[in-house]
Amino acid sequence: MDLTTSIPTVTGNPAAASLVARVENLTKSYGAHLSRVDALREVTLGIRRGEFTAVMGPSGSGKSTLMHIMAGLDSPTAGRVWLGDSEIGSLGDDQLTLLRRRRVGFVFQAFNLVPTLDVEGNLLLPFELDGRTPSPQERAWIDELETVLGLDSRLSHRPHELSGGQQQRVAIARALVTRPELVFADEPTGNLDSRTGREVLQVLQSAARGYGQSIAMVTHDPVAASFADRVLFLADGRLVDDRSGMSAAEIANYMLAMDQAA
Ligand SMILES: Nc1ncnc2c1ncn2[C@@H]1O[C@H](COP(=O)(O)OP(=O)(O)OP(=O)(O)O)[C@@H](O)[C@H]1O
Repeated sequence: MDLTTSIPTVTGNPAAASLVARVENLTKSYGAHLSRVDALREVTLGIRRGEFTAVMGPSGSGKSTLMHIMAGLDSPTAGRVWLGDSEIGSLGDDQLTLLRRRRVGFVFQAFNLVPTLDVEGNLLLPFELDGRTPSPQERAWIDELETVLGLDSRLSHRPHELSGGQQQRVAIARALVTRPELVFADEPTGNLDSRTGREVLQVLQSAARGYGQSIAMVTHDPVAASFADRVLFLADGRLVDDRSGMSAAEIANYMLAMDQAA
């Protein structure tokens, strides 16, 4: 298996227009001198608009670091990062806050719902944080998400009154309410049993296929990654492969080969 497939650079490439986010020669190091850790080494890649992309790799390969930098939560040591046409490195703190609030959505393993708010309150939170109420079109979209995600009968319930799968569906709906350019999902099924996890992955897959929602998901789980249109493999801080249409078994075998090559 060739783990060193070269990845085409997106610089000056018309295909860059179809990318919702991209990084070029992205390097991230923590610490200095003997304690220095190179979490990412000259990574160049793009996340395609309207696709569900999984980012996989062994523990410590740099998946979370990549996601945090792409989402504007952390800064690169070197290299460039774009969300759409905006180069993140050129934004000030206030602009970065607005970018995170308006242009990206987040789904975490731990759901991260506000425990004192009911489902409806959690779904309206992104608007509240932005200091506004939803427009009629946005209200219609929230209603649609509530229906599609089966939350209609749970709107006045608080998170602790919901199952794990329901809580994650609320978190997904909350990530989608502002129609962000890109949703980042970090091990979104990590706290769920496998059946519930599959339901949640189907929701993410439908958001990409049905609504053209761009999604980037970090996962260890080959079954989770098999729901994605495309899988990016990281190893030791580098992008080592970029595949589409892989089955869970193929992904599991690939990960095994990576472990053996390490
Ligand atoms: N704040 C930090 N300070 C120092 N080292 C860090 C920090 N964050 C990450 N690292 C190191 O960077 C490397 C990549 O970490 P990262 O969390 O991105 O990997 P990962 O692929 O997401 O791992 P996992 O699958 O275990 O979550 C690891 O060696 C990690 O120890």
